[in-house]
Amino acid sequence: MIDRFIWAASGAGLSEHAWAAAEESGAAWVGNDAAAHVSLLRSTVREELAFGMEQQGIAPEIMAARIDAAMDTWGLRHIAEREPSRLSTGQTRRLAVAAALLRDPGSLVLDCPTDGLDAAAVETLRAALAEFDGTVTVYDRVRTVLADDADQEMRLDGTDEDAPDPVPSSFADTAPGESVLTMENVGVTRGAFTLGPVNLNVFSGQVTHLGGANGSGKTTLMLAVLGLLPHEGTLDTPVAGWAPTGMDAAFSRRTVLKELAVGTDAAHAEAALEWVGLERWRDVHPLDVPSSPRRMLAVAAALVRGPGLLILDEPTVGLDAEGYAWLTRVMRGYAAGEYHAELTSAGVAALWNGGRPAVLWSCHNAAFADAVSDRSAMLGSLA
Ligand SMILES: Nc1ncnc2c1ncn2[C@@H]1O[C@H](COP(=O)(O)OP(=O)(O)OP(=O)(O)O)[C@@H](O)[C@H]1O
Repeated sequence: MIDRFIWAASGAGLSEHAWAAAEESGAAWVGNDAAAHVSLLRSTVREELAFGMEQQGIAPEIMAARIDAAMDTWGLRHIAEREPSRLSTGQTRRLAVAAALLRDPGSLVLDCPTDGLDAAAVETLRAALAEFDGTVTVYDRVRTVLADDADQEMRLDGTDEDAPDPVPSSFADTAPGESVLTMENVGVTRGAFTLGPVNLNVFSGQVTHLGGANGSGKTTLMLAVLGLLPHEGTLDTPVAGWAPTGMDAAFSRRTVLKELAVGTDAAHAEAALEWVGLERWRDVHPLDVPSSPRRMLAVAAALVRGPGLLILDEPTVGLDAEGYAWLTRVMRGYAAGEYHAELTSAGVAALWNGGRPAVLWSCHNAAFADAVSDRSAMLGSLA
């Protein structure tokens, strides 16, 4: 059972609060960055699951039985021998939550626990929390299904206010223009994982949602489109702009404006800063910007040069309700050619001059994805 669902807008200190609450109470804690929980001291998922229990001195046969059960519950068995730092986003969170529960803690603090989880994993989490014998506190920036399971829902400042639902009403679909990205029988191999054959077109003027379960290969496919992984089959794409899910490691400059100028110039950076509405953060260090506008920066850095294809990998991670509204406006506006018009009026060149551009993005919030996308393509059904 979840005792409390506590929410706040980005920048209010939610994650700090969650961390401090866990530290004070001695609760097991899984933060919003699940990858930070991977110990890097163990070489397989199975060993990583054992790590916390080893510190507790639990007998090997009890550990083995608990790990076995956890791998089935969390869908980790097929990746049991894989390196824990080489998992998909959702697999990493499954591992982090499963490892925390295996230590059999008396209480649990979870910060944005549904980030990156697919629908099946969210249901697994709900069932695990319903069974958990102890206090559970969940923190988030927006309303998730976990709020429905909580005894009490409150804002971080203590006011009795429900978390905002970030899903807008549906947009009318835009008619497709020509194909901007074409894939025919595309196959990609990444370590032990093989993807494909994938057949997919992404059309000019449209926002195309790439769906699929955790580990189905959405990021892998995006990396192939970007030319960062080799592929088989036919893949025709313009130079694309890309915002990865794990954004912090990608920032390399001391201010937001300078970050936007990486690979381009001040004129483009100014145009993007204004179009996305990040002027307030212009001279701030990217890592000092709260999570929601920091995600906006990552998206802005992907679109700054005006590519024909904008690829956003789980761009809702880190967003608050205002950020969801912002992302909606930016994705719809970008596909409609509004940013290209902005570049034209600023007198600067765009990377792509072939008509309206396209957006390809991934997200596990099906209601939000349906509302803002023109089309959805599910990996696993694209062969
Ligand atoms: N760096 C890596 N090296 C080898 N294999 C990897 C690496 N990263 C991910 N994989 C594996 O590739 C497969 C596809 O992962 P990918 O990240 O593309 O999935 P995804 O659909 O984006 O998942 P999610 O919804 O969890 O983000 C997974 O089985 C994963 O374990």
